[in-house]
Amino acid sequence: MAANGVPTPKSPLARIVTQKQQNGISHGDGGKTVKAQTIDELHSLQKKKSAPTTPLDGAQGAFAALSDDERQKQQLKSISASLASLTRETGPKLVKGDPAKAQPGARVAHHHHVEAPTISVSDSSLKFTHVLYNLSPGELYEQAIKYEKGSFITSTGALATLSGAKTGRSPRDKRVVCDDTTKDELWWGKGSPNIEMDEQTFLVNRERAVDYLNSLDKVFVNDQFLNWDPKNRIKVRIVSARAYHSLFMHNMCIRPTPEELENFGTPDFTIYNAGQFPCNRFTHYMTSSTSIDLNLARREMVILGTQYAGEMKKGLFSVMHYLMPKRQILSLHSGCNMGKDGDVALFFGLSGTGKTTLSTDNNRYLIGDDEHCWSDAGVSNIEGGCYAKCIDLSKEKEPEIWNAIKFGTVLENVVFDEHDREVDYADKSVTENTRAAYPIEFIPNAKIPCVGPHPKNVILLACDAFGVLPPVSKLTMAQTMYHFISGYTALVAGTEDGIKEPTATFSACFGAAFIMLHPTKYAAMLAEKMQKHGATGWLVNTGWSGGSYGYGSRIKLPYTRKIIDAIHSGSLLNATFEKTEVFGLEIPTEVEGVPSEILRPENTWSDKKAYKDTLLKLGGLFKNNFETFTNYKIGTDNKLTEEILAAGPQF
Ligand SMILES: Nc1ncnc2c1ncn2[C@@H]1O[C@H](COP(=O)(O)OP(=O)(O)O)[C@@H](O)[C@H]1O
Ligand SMILES: C=C(OP(=O)(O)O)C(=O)O
Ligand SMILES: [Ca+2]
Ligand SMILES: [Mn+2]
Repeated sequence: MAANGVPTPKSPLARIVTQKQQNGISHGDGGKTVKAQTIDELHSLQKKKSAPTTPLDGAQGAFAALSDDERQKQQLKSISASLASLTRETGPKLVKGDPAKAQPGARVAHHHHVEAPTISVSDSSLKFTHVLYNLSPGELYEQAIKYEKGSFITSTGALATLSGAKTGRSPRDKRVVCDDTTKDELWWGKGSPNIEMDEQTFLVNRERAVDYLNSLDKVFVNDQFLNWDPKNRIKVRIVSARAYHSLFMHNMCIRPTPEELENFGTPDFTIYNAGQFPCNRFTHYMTSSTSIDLNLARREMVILGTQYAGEMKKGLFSVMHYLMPKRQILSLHSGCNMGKDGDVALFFGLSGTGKTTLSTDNNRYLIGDDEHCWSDAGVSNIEGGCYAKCIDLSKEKEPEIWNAIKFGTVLENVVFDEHDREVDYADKSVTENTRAAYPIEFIPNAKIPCVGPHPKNVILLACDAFGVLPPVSKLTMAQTMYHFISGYTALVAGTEDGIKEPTATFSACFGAAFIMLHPTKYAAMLAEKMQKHGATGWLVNTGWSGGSYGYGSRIKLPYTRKIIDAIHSGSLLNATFEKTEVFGLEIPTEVEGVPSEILRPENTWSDKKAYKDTLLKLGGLFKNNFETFTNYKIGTDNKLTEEILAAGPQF
């Protein structure tokens, strides 16, 4: 042994001196050697045990006052119960940790595993499933890169992934269990996103998903929260087969502290994401190989046949659209931010209209980009992360989002250089719907916790590819309700093969795909809250100006930002307004930093007749769409209902 405790080889090689020591500065390692005798020992030095969490005082939670070992066992029991087969009445045998790291033969002797009672013996009851429980981003990166094709680290450190055949949501494949309760409670039929399935069929799909997951060597389990309002927090468990899905939900849901995780107990809602595995078309109600099934009574969701991760985020949003209104809390498909003086703004809008882009504003605190609750206490974000569109993303126009694409961020379906891994955000080879999912704290001025006081401004965003809606208009309460229920936007589907007609989309409450109750229920709550708290409604067109798609161009983002600034500051309230024909919208004659001529759309059209025709055409589309709602009353206020009906286009 040498003096430093490192064993000396029998015939030591002379140390190679590469450089003379100069000025007393050593360029070698100074003779210091590691405290390991073997490579394995050296490797074991690299990772130290995660710091134990602080002991909890008394009966705080389900698992408080338990030993570490007991707590681990309880956790696995709870997960095994989640994954239980309903036909065999057993949960799988589980063991914690990566199967690749398990010592051969050490499985059964492993500390933290649960044996399930073997009621019916089949091969599945003989095997262990490894649980990768709330892994960190680093651990999930390693899992993704080792085991999931299409996973790469980009030049800025994000995890590039592929979502497979589906690169967007599949609303037509969503099913909701219709039982004695939901039959009366939910919105069914024309215009509703809720397509019924029965309990039995749900169980068939659930069994299919659970059997698939249990057949794997390992599954990922995320235990997390929804809703930053502590009184209305929901515990969710996501069981999935891919590190991509686990990291996506790690970023998008609220991340528990180690203490909160120890006391997690039983989840309020569970997702079984078996997206790699299709549903069976011979199953009743299945019209494709994709199925997203929601069972509110069982508090479960099953995903088969799609790996698009946004399905989980928006599936949970649907659940919140059911649970929150029961507590007199309004759930909102909106972005939300807050000024230095505590003035809160909501940004409603369909996909691609600017919720994420405009709520991310370096002059304001970001509360959230997509899903919120408005309770008697104010607003709260449902999520712990943002999900930004990346197509044509530029550092100059959207620096905060650009900079959020770093280590930890999931980048879906983008194209990058095979060598230097620079992402080409203009490339639509995989899809136009490229996305980045990052924890909200990746935005420098995020407000943590993500809650705020009652909103002062309610901004309805529409991307009007017809180019006839004004860039900004001030709305009366009745107009706000009319446009909220209408939920209009018009995007252009194929952007490349020549000029295409814009198609109008009407989606009630700017999120018909996610609402569970009749739209008028949410509208009545919004009216009541806006009236009570004195909020002002605005309609902002982030779409075309100077003509429809193909003739005009999209309103420049810096102009839209100036308009939004004027709404936030209150200065726009003091503008001079003029009323437009057909839609009867109040438009300001001036907005600081915006050329006045663009504020009145007809000024920007060279063909005035084409403008008028297009305006009337859009008015007609609004009228047709609203017919479904004319027989409904908004809240208890008959007067408001009549006003709303009169607040639409008149011609
Ligand atoms: N004037 C504008 N206002 C808002 N967004 C714009 C504008 N012009 C172009 N865009 C682009 O439109 C997209 C809006 O998408 P996003 O904010 O993600 O919508 P949402 O969150 O509502 O789905 C972004 O890619 C943004 O860069
Ligand atoms: C993820 C979505 O949200 P948005 O496009 O509104 O950002 C979606 O609608 O699938
Ligand atoms: Ca968004
Ligand atoms: Mn959204």
